[in-house]
Amino acid sequence: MQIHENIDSLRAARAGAGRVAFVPTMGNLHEGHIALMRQAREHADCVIASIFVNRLQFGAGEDFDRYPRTFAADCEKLAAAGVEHLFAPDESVMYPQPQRYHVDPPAEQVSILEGEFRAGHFRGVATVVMKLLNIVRPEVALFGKKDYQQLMVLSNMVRELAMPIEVVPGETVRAEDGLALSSRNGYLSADERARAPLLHHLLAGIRAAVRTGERDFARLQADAMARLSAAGWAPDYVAVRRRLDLQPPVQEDDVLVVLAAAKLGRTRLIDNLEI
Ligand SMILES: Nc1ncnc2c1ncn2[C@@H]1O[C@H](COP(=O)(O)OP(=O)(O)OP(=O)(O)O)[C@@H](O)[C@H]1O
Ligand SMILES: CC(C)(CO)[C@@H](O)C(=O)[O-]
Ligand code: BAL
Repeated sequence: MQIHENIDSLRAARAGAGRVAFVPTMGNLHEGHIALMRQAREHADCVIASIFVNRLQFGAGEDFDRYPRTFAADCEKLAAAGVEHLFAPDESVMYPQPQRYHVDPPAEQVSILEGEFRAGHFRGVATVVMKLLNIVRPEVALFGKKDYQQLMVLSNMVRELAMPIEVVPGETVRAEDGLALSSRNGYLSADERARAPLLHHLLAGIRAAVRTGERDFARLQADAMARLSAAGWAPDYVAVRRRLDLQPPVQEDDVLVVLAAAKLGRTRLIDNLEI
């Protein structure tokens, strides 16, 4: 695997690479990331990954400084997965001067779910992903469904701005006990890690109830929030939404997803299940 720390080097490699599939990450790689790399291989001659912990998408008081950085181990995993090129810029390459131009996702996205609790987050994500896509110029870009709203914001950005890129979603990879793999799981103490699958179990319960005809979403959401609180979590939201735009369902035949975010100790976890 070739590692490129600057844009010119990555672009020179990309020029002769044929059809490219791109998987952007923030590093600290786990099986969820590696599944995306393998899936990328099915779409292209060449897989390019990136590792960049993007300051722009972290709010004040969030975990930018302590976000896990495990570059050597990440490189071994990417090489073992057959990734050809890794773009690993530092901040002086991505942001040589304070970023003045931004991509602003629509208000109806930045005001709900993750957007409501992480002001500026999706602006930071959309801006860095636009910049990464302009640098790599892939035919295909892959994003995980674990970050469901991010996948939607970025799919819409690519479509509405007519970028010549196919966005491919990856299924969420989970631990055996149901917990969605996430770099932030590493923050959990042993006791918190043992309790963490509750988030997935509550979502699975809501999915089962809706599948058998339950339509009182407000009650399902409130029950799950109460159970999280009773188990010592601090929930931000549990929400049944339509997949189309993540707004509350209005019609009987809306296709749904249930999403949640909650803090366990200092660690904020998100998860979702398509219904
Ligand atoms: N469990 C998972 N299954 C599938 N894809 C995943 C999983 N976790 C993350 N991804 C995807 O990997 C890409 C890079 O994500 P990122 O580097 O932020 O990892 P993460 O584990 O989600 O970290 P974080 O703790 O910051 O949420 C994103 O497209 C994300 O949706
Ligand atoms: C897409 C992304 C790499 C942009 O920094 C990040 O939000 C992530 O890892 O999901
Ligand atoms: N959504 C993945 C990156 C982040 O939480 O900032």
